[in-house]
Amino acid sequence: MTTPVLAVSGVDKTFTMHLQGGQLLPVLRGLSFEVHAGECVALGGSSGAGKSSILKMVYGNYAAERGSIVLRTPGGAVGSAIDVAAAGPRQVLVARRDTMGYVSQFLRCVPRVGALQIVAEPLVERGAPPARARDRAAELLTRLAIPERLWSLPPATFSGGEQQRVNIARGFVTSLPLLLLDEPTASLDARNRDVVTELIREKRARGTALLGIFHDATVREAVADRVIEVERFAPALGAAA
Ligand SMILES: Nc1ncnc2c1ncn2[C@@H]1O[C@H](COP(=O)(O)OP(=O)(O)OP(=O)(O)O)[C@@H](O)[C@H]1O
Repeated sequence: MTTPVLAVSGVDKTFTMHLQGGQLLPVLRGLSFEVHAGECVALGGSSGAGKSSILKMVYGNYAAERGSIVLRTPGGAVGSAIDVAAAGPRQVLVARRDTMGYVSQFLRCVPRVGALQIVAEPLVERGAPPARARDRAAELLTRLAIPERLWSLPPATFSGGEQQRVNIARGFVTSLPLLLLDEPTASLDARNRDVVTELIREKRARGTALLGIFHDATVREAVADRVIEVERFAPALGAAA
């Protein structure tokens, strides 16, 4: 068996509700799973089970209170593994630059920057020639049916679906070993949903490890190799190791 790109082991997560007198909300106990190169794993389970929290912990936005979240660059040199659960902010930023991308549900970007530049930016930041980065961005925006007349405009005034497609293009423009997807097709029409399904399959075929939340059952069945039922790690079931 190959070494996983992502190995989550024995992770617990409890939120502290500071506005409710420090009340504790345990969400996950003993969360453990792996994602390998060229595999797409879906996080399943009911609303509030902790799916988004898992993506945010892997991306380093939320802290894990226990356990490890090890990321490895396939084929990388010895020492290319990082435990996000124990890493400092700088190491997390390096891991985001070199190892993992994240398509969040909503586009967050610098105001007054045009859509094409927003999509090309992650490539330019990683040293790609700007002209090549713009070509690649244009290719993705075309596939995702963003009309060329919008490319120079900031997406703040775009429709919800257009913003989501710019967000997807920005997340898919790089070729990082791990890609995290938080409901990438939530506000898309059927045609664009099919394009995103294709983009996910292409990434998988090129060896990217994907971990995502797909509420749309058709999309999930089309892209996911397996589903992790997050409720298995609910505190009440005592799944802790
Ligand atoms: N920052 C936070 N502070 C406090 N509680 C939080 C925070 N983030 C999530 N929670 C709580 O943790 C639980 C899991 O939330 P999460 O968003 O991970 O669930 P989910 O499975 O992604 O749900 P959905 O399918 O509805 O998006 C919820 O009860 C939520 O209220």
